[in-house]
Amino acid sequence: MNILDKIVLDKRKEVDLKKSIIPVSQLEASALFNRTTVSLADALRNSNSGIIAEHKRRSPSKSVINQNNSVTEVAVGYENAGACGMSVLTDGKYFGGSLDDLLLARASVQMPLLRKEFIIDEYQLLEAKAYGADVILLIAAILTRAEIKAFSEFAKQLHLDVLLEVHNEEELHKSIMPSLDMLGVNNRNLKSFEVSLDTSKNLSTLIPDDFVKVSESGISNIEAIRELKPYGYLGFLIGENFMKTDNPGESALNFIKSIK
Ligand SMILES: O=C(O)c1ccccc1NCC(=O)[C@H](O)[C@H](O)COP(=O)(O)O
Repeated sequence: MNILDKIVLDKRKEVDLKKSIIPVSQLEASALFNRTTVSLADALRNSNSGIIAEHKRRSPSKSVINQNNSVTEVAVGYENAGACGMSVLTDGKYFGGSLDDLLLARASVQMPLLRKEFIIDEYQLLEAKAYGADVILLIAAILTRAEIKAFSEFAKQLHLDVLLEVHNEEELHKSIMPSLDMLGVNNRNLKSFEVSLDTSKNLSTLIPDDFVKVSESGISNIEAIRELKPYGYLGFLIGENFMKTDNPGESALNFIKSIK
């Protein structure tokens, strides 16, 4: 069984349990539920750097990355660094994140926040809104076309931006639809965990211009950004490269300064 299958299996149990504990009405009644959201796609269109900086404590590919810096400190550091947006991993079992991380980030910054999660149920979109997200991630590898359509249309009703993630041509063809805002190409092969920017380069011409293109994973230097920009990428999702340092905000600042 590959890692995504394992994560999804656990996620189904987790979501079923949560649905039995916290009713939708409670999520909809939360103080953040009716706030005005901010568009990450717009922020990327208007940015020079396009950096979406991620909060990531650990991962299946790297084990522990950072257990020291608080999410608040990281969020404020990223915003001060000039990041376009922040990705907050909310999966607990595999990434050490939580919805409380999202809530804490929301309380500290104004920039668009992406709930980085393995979404398999509309309930998780309501959670995303209730805990302060502006953007949700949909992963083509774990969803049918019908699910992508239903979840992305529901996200739009909630005024959330949608980032759809693909790993290959087949996933891309299955997923293209007007209710998506951004198309993310994940450079990490989830079977071998190897990363290659060639994945972003090879898929770029197949992504229609209506979508903001985002390259995800394995971006560890400025040269990668210089290589990817000519392929039309406006967004660059970076986690480990910032989080592995003692001061993720300062690392993001130095990175972003050298792009401009
Ligand atoms: O990062 C992993 O090991 C991983 C394994 C299985 C599913 C997803 C995984 N990562 C999620 C992400 O998409 C990355 O955290 C994100 O793109 C940032 O990547 P990086 O800059 O390489 O930390």
